[in-house]
Amino acid sequence: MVKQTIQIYARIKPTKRQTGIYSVEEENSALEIIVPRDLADGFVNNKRESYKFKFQKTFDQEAKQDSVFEIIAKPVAESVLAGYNGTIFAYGQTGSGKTFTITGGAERYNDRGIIPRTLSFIFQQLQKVSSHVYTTHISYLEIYNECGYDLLDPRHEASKLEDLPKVTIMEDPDQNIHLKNLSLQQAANEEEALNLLFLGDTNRMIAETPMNQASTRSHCIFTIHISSKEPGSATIRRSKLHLVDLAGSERVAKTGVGGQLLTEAKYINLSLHYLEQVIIALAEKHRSHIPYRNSMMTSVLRDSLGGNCMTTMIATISVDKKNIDESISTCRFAQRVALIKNEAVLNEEIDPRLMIVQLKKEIQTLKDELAIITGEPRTDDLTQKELLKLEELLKTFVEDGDPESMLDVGADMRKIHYCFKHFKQLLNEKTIYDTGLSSEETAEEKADTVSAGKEEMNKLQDLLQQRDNEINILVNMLKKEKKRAQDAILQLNTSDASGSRGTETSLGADQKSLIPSNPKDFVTPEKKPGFLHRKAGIRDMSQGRQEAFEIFKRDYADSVTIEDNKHLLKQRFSEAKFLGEKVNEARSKINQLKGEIEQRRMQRAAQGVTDASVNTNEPDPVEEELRKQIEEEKKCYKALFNRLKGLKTEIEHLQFLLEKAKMKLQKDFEDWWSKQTMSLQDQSPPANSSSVRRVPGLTPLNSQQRLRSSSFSETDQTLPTGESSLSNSMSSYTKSEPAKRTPRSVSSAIPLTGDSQVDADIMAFVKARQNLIQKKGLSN
Ligand SMILES: Nc1ncnc2c1ncn2[C@@H]1O[C@H](COP(=O)(O)OP(=O)(O)OP(=O)(O)O)[C@@H](O)[C@H]1O
Repeated sequence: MVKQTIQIYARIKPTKRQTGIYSVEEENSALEIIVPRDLADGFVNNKRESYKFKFQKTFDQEAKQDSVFEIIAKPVAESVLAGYNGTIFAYGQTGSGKTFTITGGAERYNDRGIIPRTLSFIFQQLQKVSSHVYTTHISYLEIYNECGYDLLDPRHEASKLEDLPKVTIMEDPDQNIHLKNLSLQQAANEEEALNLLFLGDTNRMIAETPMNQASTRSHCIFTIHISSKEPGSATIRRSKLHLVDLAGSERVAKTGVGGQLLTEAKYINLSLHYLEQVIIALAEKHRSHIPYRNSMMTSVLRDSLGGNCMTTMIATISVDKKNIDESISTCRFAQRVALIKNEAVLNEEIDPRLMIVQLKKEIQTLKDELAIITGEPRTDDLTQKELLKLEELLKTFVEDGDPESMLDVGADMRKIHYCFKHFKQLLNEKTIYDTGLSSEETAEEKADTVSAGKEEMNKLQDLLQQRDNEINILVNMLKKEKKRAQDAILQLNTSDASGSRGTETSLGADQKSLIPSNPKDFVTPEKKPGFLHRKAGIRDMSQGRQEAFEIFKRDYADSVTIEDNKHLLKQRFSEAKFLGEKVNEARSKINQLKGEIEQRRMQRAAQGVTDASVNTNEPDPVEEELRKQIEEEKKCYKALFNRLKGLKTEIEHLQFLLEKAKMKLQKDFEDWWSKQTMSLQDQSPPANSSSVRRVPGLTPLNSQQRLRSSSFSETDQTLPTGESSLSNSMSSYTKSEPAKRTPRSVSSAIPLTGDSQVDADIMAFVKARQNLIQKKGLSN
């Protein structure tokens, strides 16, 4: 932006007479007008004899047209070529040399005025510049009686001025002035432009009559419009240079005209009056309203006066004595004009048509480049073949169980959009989604998926807890049994000491429970839940037999191994749970990183479309970093996954071992139990043996009970502890075996005292009782 006050220059019209009314101070750029004594009375200011006015320069009478052009017009023309608006207007009374200065004299070539010289200069400059393309247009407006006429209208010659279409002022919302019916004639060179000047001047003269000199009564604005742009650029610079020849500024009263001429004079003076008002308003500070609209001339020159323009005024002065008052008036007007500040800006605008053409061209270039890279011509829509190929890719991606698998469709936004659309469809159609998900799980081993693993883990933990409970119950029972055994021994000893033998009724309730008629009928009425009852073959195990089983189990050689395995299994479950969580975390992290990469790619692709400086073919450091992170996470995921897999195998194996050991324990127990029963049967003493003590309170066994009965021998009072005894037992064990054997006397896991004499008595009593019962049963 260039801020500048309107530049004012004075030009003195040559005169042959010696006036002596003015002096020019070159140093101070001042013009002094001296009022002659004979004119001083009643004149402008009778108290003063001289008036000093400051100008940028005063061109005295001998000043030539070329120097006027060089100093006044050339700088303005240069600004216009640079893209700024410019105005040069001549103001002065009739015959003071306005037309001569602006257009020039008609007689000599050297008298050419500012317009032809400026045209010549501009076209010379345009020829020198090859970096820009310039277009030049000319318009020539005449304002006469507040009406605008196009001096370049070819109908001028054949029509009266009144019949010609009038140039009217239009204002857009941004308060820019547009002149309707004013033609803009293109001038490709100096000659064409000069022809237009000549045409306009000719048309102006046609309206003149001896009584009505149009040049005196009208304002003329010759405008050179220049537009320039760099080849390939959509930015256009538009500037214009108004070269204005105003009507004579003399006052009507002085002219002494009447009729039509008076009317014209009024109009002319009115418009100059409005021009003066505008200039006064602009010179005042804080004046918000400038009356541009009052006249056509001020409206047209709106930009030139206090607007976006570099404006220069030439005050033409006639120094004849009779014109001294008008000369002073002209100079005063110029002083006011000099106060007006203009702000000239570069008039650049984007040509939307050129912008569209440029963008279309760029799109085509990009399409061509893309076609070269992809080997396929780019169309607006994806082809059927491309769509099918994409769907195949998507299907493979969805069904691929590998969490590392990637969907790569390149940087084609149409394909990326289609993928999103397709995924949305898949999500909406839940069945398809579920199918896709399950197939993914199958490929990766269903059992290895974290959700399945968790479920399995929970089940196993429940089982473990259940078994722990069972163990606790059994331990408690064992303690109870031991206590009862001790109590029974105590009771037996007491009975012995009191001599009460052979009476069943003399035994207390506790003792009765210690001598079961059948292992099934063992003392405690409690039913035990859990492991023992779940296993086939021991569902019907009686409380007594259960207790025997507990004792057997306690001393069982493999029980330590079983316990160790249980403990290990528990540990492995905890580890598996921990690993499962870690695997889940790693998987989530990988998915999150994949999402970030996809997002990044989308962003880059979008940037590539909007920002030409972004090259999407170049590797993206952010994406590289994300890929590295994914690789790390994958390594971690793989390690965890493999560990979890190994752990699962180990857990399954441990479970199998436990199950197997328990089965073996049970079988060994059953075998041992029947072996003990058999042995007890074989060793039963004679019915009347004195060593047998009868246990009171026993009830006869029914046939079924007898079939299931078993016994303890003295030698087998302790439970088997060695592998060999177990394996021996195993070899003779069958589930139905007890039923095949000959029924014998019944006993149970009778706790013995450790005293051989007492124990022998106990056992003799039990066997004797059994014999009696058997005999009795048979006789019955
Ligand atoms: N500097 C000059 N050198 C030589 N002749 C001049 C000069 N200035 C004006 N003249 C002559 O003076 C006469 C009147 O000049 P001009 O027509 O330019 O006045 P004007 O101000 O344009 O008058 P109008 O207002 O009537 O148009 C013309 O014949 C012109 O050639």
